[in-house]
Amino acid sequence: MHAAPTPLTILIVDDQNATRVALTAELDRVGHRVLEADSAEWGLELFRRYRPDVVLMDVEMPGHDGYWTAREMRAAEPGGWTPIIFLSQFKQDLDIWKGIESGGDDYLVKPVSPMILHAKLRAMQRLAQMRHRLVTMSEELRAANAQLEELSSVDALTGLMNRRALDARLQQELDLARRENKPLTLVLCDVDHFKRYNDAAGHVAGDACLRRVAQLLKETCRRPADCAGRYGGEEFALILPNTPRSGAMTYARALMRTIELSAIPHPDSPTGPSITLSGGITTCVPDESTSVEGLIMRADEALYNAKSTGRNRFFSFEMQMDTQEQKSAFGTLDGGRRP
Ligand SMILES: Nc1nc2c(ncn2[C@@H]2O[C@H](COP(=O)(O)OP(=O)(O)OP(=O)(O)O)[C@@H](O)[C@H]2O)c(=O)[nH]1
Repeated sequence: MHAAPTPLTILIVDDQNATRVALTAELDRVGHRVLEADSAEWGLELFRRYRPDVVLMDVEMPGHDGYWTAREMRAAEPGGWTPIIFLSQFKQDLDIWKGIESGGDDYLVKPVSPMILHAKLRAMQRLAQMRHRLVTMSEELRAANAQLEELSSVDALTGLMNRRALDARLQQELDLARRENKPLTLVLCDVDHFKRYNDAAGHVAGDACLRRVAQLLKETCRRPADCAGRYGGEEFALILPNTPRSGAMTYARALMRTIELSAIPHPDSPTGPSITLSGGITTCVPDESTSVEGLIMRADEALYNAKSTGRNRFFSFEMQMDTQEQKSAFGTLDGGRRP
């Protein structure tokens, strides 16, 4: 008889004293550590307390049976897996099926043959080791992916700059504009009623829609210094260096026109049959007190204003203009007295 390669902690749950004594003697002999329980409840308690490597479990016990205990053990180790081998007097197909269904991994018929017992323990140990390697590998993979994502500057869905890169770029442009005393514009825009889009067309179509919007935003960045990025979810940002209020408004008009002409169908928008955007614009010649956070906050407040006043429009606090001028000069654009 070969001993198991490494000593295991094995929990035996069996109300029959004779079975426990025989199994314990055999397992002790080859160096395993044995925990014994004479009832389902005590077995469950020892399982929770000591987290054994393997459980040998009687099927028939007074009170709760082995199937119940196995289900409780599985529930007590979410994400974990302790091999459970059932012990039974009978070897009916139904018994085996019930055992596996309730979370068991194998079946041994009593009286247990020592040779088969050790063989099964080794098999279970091998499985447990493989599973452990797999769990470790997938954790390492998850950590590596998170790190890659962190290091990356590209949004995986749209290919635009991601938020991290946008923040860095905005800081650079802010510093430059401050040094050169030039205006800087930040636009935050958001697809209108995008939840309804997802709900009606599904997430895959929603993703495709975001990719299309991203492409259009990229195309509107004609000047080399302009850049578009995905700020998060269905929100995009545009950084327009050396762009004064009037230029920002012209840009927003062109963007709205591009979106309108592209006529990307929206399956369930109260605004119209096609995708629309709302945007918040902020423009300033930065001084010492201007910060990236401040700019984003201001553009976000302007975006909120555009949303709450009907959507499908761009708004800028700096360009507050009366409604008349807005209507005559810029169609649906809100704000925009030329400086
Ligand atoms: N398909 C898809 N959906 C996304 C993604 N990121 C965010 N969303 C969805 O965008 C929706 C945004 O919903 P809300 O914030 O309620 O905004 P909204 O429905 O566009 O409404 P308004 O902005 O007020 O016009 C949510 O349903 C998000 O699940 C993405 O990467 N892909």
